[in-house]
Amino acid sequence: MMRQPKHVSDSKTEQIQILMPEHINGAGRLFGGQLVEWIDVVAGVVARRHSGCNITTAAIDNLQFKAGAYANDTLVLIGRITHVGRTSMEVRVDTYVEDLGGFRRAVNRAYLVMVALDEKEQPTEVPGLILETEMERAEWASGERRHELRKQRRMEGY
Ligand SMILES: CCCCCCCCCCCCCCCC(=O)SCCNC(=O)CCNC(=O)[C@H](O)C(C)(C)COP(=O)(O)OP(=O)(O)OC[C@H]1O[C@@H](n2cnc3c(N)ncnc32)[C@H](O)[C@@H]1OP(=O)(O)O
Repeated sequence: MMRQPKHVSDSKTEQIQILMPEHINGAGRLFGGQLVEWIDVVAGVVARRHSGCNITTAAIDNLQFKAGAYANDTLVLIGRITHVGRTSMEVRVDTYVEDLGGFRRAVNRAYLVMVALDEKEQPTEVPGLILETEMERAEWASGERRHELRKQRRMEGY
């Protein structure tokens, strides 16, 4: 059954963390594994909101640590859906450190592929995506290329 398409804004998700001592690694910076866990949760919520289904992470396609974050920083994670296939959704998660003046410094960008699952845990069709802005259309076009590239890589056993 064809499902009603949704807007990018319908599933946009924001998570805030204040960095505590338990999030910091031996070098005094935010532990990357902790950040990946938060990123995965944000992407999971975006995918659940878009699909209305349980989801699983199929791939973390790209993960770039751009700058460090430190104890007591305010961390802002923003997840947006960028592309949908038949059963998969690509989610981009941007992470920033927000200073006391509200300025946000980018510390990480990640793209994840989430797959919607039916009650038998099998991949199931997801709603289409309504693109409204130039940025959303540009992300979709690059997402389309990445989707094809991933398929190609899987066929090659990469
Ligand atoms: C103090 C703190 C300490 C912290 C310490 C560190 C912690 C650091 C935490 C890190 C956190 C990490 C993130 C964990 C994330 C989970 O924990 S989620 C649980 C783990 N993930 C799983 O179990 C998924 C396992 N995989 C599967 O179940 C199946 O491969 C899948 C994903 C359901 C796909 O099933 P399939 O039979 O391949 O189905 P198929 O119809 O061929 O493909 C379905 C769709 O998936 C896409 N797809 C399939 N495989 C792939 C792939 N490899 N790539 C991209 N797309 C794919 C296909 O293109 C297709 O898309 P559409 O063309 O339909 O749009």
